[in-house]
Amino acid sequence: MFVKHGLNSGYSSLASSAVLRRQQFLIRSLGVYSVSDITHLKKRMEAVKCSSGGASFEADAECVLRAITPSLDPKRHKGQAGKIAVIGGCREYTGAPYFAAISALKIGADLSHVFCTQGAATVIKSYSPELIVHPILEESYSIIDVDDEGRRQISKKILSEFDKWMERFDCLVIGPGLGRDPFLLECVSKIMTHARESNVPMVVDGDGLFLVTNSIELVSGYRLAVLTPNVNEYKRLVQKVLGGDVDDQNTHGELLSLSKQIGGVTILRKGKSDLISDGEIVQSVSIYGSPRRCGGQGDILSGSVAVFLSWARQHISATKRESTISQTNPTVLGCIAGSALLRKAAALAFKHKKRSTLTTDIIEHLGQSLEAICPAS
Ligand SMILES: NC(=O)C1=CN([C@@H]2O[C@H](COP(=O)(O)OP(=O)(O)OC[C@H]3O[C@@H](n4cnc5c(N)ncnc54)[C@H](O)[C@@H]3O)[C@@H](O)[C@H]2O)[C@@H](O)CC1
Ligand SMILES: Nc1ncnc2c1ncn2[C@@H]1O[C@H](COP(=O)(O)OP(=O)(O)OP(=O)(O)O)[C@@H](O)[C@H]1O
Ligand SMILES: [Mg+2]
Repeated sequence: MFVKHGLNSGYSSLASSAVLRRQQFLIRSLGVYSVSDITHLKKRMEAVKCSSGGASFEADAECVLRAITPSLDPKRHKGQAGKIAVIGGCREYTGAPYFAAISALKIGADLSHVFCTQGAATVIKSYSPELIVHPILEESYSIIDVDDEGRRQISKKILSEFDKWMERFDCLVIGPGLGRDPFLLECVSKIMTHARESNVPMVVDGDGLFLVTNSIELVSGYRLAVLTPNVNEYKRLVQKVLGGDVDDQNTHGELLSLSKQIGGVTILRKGKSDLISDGEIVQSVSIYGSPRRCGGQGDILSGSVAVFLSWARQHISATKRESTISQTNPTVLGCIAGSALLRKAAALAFKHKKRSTLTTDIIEHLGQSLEAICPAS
């Protein structure tokens, strides 16, 4: 099924009937909900559809992008367009945190930090002088001779180093290229707990999802958290939280249940269409992207969602929830915008590079893709 969308696009009768069938299917799959729940659900969905009309769960992503992207006002100072921190980068992975952090800057954030291990820091710095890199994390292999008390001191030091910066950030991205070392993950759990206590939003991806799947209390009930699972990460999350296998016959209902079960955390399930739910609504982004599945596209997405989520929160507080868009959960708006922009950039990169399209090519098209929707001047 191909669903047309966009501010000015109409819906063909074929698309409308398919969309209606999908809506009826969701309502059937929500058998446990009352009539008032469903009315509320429909109203929330209307809010994201913006002015394009039509009964669809396909988000009007261009409308969301236009609404939340801030203008380049000369009165604004450095930092107001967003300060993002990526927590990731270890012995194996240096590309993933770089992709997430540089994507945030390419979209328009003012500052992008990376918190990683010492070894990864030198490499990440050499990719780009634009990133602010903090070599604070430690993996077990680097503290092999340290006793329990020594490890406690190291963990305390890592936390206090991070705390010095934490409240400056508009959003954290936890997990791209983090690795799965137990000592490192224990320190990151503490960082997440502190960030949550200070109400700092977080996007959890990659190995951050491995951590969260095994310690769901880290995000459970935290409405400023976004999880961005790929196919494997989603499967593990469903098995752990819902206690069964992924049900491909009930994708929307399952995503709603999963998000509800984790206390309304927003989940962006990546795939052929990206599906987004905060436990109340389900939105999809199906804009055509690229057939290339090179590694790193999810990292672009996590960095992008962090920026758009921050902009959505600014938009909502500036408009005092008066517009339809500003009545929507900012985490959902951030996911819609991030997903749509990544897909547009991937399509442009593929047009030029075809089979040799790589993540760095997609990053180079983020600016052009946003410019086509929200011109800088
Ligand atoms: N250039 C880089 O530094 C990149 C690093 N990445 C990082 O790599 C780490 C792991 O991410 P992945 O997306 O690879 O993690 P996944 O858990 O999706 O996959 C890990 C590997 O195991 C395989 N696998 C996992 N579950 C499986 C299953 N049930 N059956 C069969 N095979 C299975 C996958 O095919 C994959 O090759 C993350 O920290 C991520 O951020 C990726 O973001 C890609 C780019
Ligand atoms: N089958 C597909 N068809 C079209 N687009 C897809 C498909 N699968 C994923 N995507 C797009 O690619 C983006 C990244 O998803 P992917 O599943 O590759 O993430 P990932 O495995 O976490 O990536 P990474 O390699 O960065 O860890 C998604 O947001 C989605 O828009
Ligand atoms: Mg990933």
